[in-house]
Amino acid sequence: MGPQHLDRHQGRLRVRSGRIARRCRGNGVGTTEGGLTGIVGAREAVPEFVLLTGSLGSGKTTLLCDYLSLPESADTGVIVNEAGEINVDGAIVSSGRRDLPMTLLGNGCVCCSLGDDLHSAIDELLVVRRQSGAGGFHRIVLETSGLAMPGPILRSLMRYDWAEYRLRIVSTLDALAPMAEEVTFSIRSAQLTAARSIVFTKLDRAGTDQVTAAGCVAKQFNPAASRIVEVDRTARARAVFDPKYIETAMPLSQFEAIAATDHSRLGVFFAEWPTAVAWSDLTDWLEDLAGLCGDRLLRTKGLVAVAGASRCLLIDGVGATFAEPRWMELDHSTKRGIVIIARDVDLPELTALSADYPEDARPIVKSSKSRAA
Ligand SMILES: Nc1nc2c(ncn2[C@@H]2O[C@H](COP(=O)(O)OP(=O)(O)OP(=O)(O)O)[C@@H](O)[C@H]2O)c(=O)[nH]1
Repeated sequence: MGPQHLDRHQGRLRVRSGRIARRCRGNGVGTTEGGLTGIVGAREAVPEFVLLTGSLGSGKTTLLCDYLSLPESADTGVIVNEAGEINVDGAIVSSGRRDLPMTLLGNGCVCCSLGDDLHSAIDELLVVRRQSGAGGFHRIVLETSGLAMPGPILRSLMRYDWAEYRLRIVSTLDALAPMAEEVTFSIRSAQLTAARSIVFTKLDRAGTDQVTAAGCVAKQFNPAASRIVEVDRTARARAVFDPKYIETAMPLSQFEAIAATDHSRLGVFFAEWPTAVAWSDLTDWLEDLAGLCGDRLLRTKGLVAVAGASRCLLIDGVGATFAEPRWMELDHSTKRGIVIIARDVDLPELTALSADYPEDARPIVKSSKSRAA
């Protein structure tokens, strides 16, 4: 959706879909602080759906196989998607694991051919598991094709009836080849910025300079993600999939310290409201942001004080898809605001977006470049 889809309404920009507001209001945000759960978020003992993404050949299958070799992976279900005609990855993952609960998602790259296929694959996995009498999964891992954009997959997953699973996105990053080529830039940037954790692979073959360079790339694309840098492959697999190792706190305080990104096409911005913002103004602004940026919007994450509420809302979006906001109990010293990571967007565009909002509902938007300047 581009700027042409915005229309003027009551003196301010609005996106027609009303997508965010509908989803949130339906869950009582703005009227009550209770009962909200986000599908992106962390909670112990809740089964997980892990979306394993990362560029072609960056080590997704290897990482998954390493994990499936560990005893603690026993209650894991797997869905493998491959863009090619034959599902090589599926064959590798299932090789030597006859009892592995796994479904294959053929038909090309999952993000382009979603239809009902992904939902059917999940259904199939769950039905077979139920019939086996083995009890529920602790986690389901979807290994996407290296060409998959996470946004459409996430949107499809959010349409699925998840009673109990929470979603986590993990992206592999090849330490030997971390830089995105022009042709894969938009895919790579979407994968890395969507991730809650970025896992460095091929560290056994990478020199110190390469690891440092990969670290810079990870930070540049997604300063908010946790970085898993483990040379030992078993330790790496554990760090990725075992909840004991997974960070639960969002390090928002780090966002203020984000160094200027030197990638010419990537921007990291910070939007801060001068005071607690009305719920309707917040959702309007987020919708306007999604409408303005379209697929250039890669990641939105932050904590916002909402007028009339004692707690803060966790805002968590990948592309233009937003998880249900979750209330967070925070002390007053915790920084409030929203970090926006976008491709080919500049500060004046974002500043103009807010111009028609009343002063108390208008966020001040800064770019990490201008902050560092
Ligand atoms: N030395 C080394 N090789 C690795 C590591 N991880 C992956 N590889 C190798 O890198 C190649 C690609 O790894 P895969 O796991 O197939 O990568 P992928 O991301 O699943 O690939 P696609 O599904 O084609 O996107 C294989 O030859 C792996 O053996 C690692 O940590 N160290």
